[in-house]
Amino acid sequence: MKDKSSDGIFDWNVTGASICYLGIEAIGYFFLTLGLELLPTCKLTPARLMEWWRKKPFQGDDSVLEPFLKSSSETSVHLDEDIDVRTERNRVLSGSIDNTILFLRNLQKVYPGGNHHRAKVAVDSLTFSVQAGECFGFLGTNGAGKTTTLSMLTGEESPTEGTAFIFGKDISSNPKAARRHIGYCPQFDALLEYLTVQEHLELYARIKGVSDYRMNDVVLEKLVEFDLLKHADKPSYTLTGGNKRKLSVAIAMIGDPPIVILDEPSTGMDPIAKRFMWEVISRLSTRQGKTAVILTTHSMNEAQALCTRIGIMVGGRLRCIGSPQHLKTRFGNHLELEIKPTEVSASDLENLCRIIQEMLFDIPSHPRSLLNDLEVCIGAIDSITSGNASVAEISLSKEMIIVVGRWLGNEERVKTLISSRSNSDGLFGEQLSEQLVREGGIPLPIFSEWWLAREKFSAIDSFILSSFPGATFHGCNGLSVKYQLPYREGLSLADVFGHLERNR
Ligand SMILES: Nc1ncnc2c1ncn2[C@@H]1O[C@H](COP(=O)(O)OP(=O)(O)OP(=O)(O)O)[C@@H](O)[C@H]1O
Repeated sequence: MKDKSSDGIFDWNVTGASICYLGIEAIGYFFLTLGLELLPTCKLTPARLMEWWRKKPFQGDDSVLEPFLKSSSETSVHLDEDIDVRTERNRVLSGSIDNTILFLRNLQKVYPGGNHHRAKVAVDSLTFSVQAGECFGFLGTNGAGKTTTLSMLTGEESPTEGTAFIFGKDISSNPKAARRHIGYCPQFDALLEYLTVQEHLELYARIKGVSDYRMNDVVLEKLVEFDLLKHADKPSYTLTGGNKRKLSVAIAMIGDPPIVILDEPSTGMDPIAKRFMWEVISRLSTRQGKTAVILTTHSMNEAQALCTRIGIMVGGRLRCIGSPQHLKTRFGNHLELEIKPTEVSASDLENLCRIIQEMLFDIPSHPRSLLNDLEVCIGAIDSITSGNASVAEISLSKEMIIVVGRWLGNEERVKTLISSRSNSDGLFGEQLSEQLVREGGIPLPIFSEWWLAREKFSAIDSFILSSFPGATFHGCNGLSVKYQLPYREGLSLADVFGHLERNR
């Protein structure tokens, strides 16, 4: 264009118009970004804009330092609300919350419905408080609303109704100030693949405002505390699931925030790593008393090990709240008894193998079909007649198992092995059934071990059922067996121990 016309480079029809357009756009987008950052993250409606204008979040924190508490009569209370939940609600709403660093006031979240689904009340009128040094555990099934509650506390989601206060800062009107006190470990590790463990900690320490001269100490302290020192220089994508989880929790705790929110912190960890993590969390909250921890879990064991108070959520509502002991005393209607018998002894096993072997070689008493089976199993008729086949070589077919069961006086027991129905006795019966179908036989020592284990467990079963009427079998994992004993008058824990001890 320059070659063919007399226009200058910055003339309107050369680059002038484009430069002006970009200039206006830059200013426009700057204010749009600013607006989106300051306005509530929920859908903008004229009513919400008006509400936001009234609250004016940019005016500073003073307007929200003293939260206004609704009177309890204004709140939506469910008629079937549990007494402890109601007491907690009334306590929080009446303002008797000394030493409380976080409280929720009728917090509610409704996800709007779409064309194909109805609106979903994920969290319904949640009211409770958490004190410094407390570890509060949320328990509940999938979809109970735990993660949504935490997301509202961390500002990821905005509440539909109600609000929560963190150090007196309202999470709805002043989410940034409220968030400043929180360390958060989300349910799914939010890590950057190519950053190393150390770089993650440094990055988050900087975001949280740790000063340069303390940076190395703070990062090193977390690496040591979470046993991540040997992985410090590994990029996060190479870490195991358990170590990723450790790093996520370490990130949440960096900068020593007074409130730490952990969404299922120990998911995917092996038992040792889990214990280790529990140790770190409890040291932080209950032992040092500095930090309030809020965690969600599916494990009652974890909640019991860590939490000073537990809230159980169902369908978005808090159904009970209290210390683990309080909940057990109020709602426990049974005792759980787990019995672990001694292992099958080598001498018993050897004896049984020998007895079965002798029975098998008692040739005259066998029908012809069984002899054929024996021949196939052991390989040579000579060894059958001489009776000196090694025990390990003998493999029992279906028919032989039935005969052996009859000899040993319990044909019913072996039927569970040979029936095609799935066998879930927990004593590796399922594997044996499969092996029987797959290979046509089970080695004698393995069958004998199963038989003796079943014998032990049957003896325990009849002892428990006759000693504690109303007891129910609650599963067997191959090493131990569980029963539920009815919790009633006249059957205290001491009675159960006494009875077991006398019959040990
Ligand atoms: N963005 C969303 N839009 C619509 N519904 C949602 C959304 N997020 C969650 N829900 C619904 O809200 C309910 C509560 O979900 P939430 O994730 O809080 O449960 P949870 O107790 O944390 O479950 P989990 O133990 O599986 O993590 C569920 O029924 C879920 O389907």
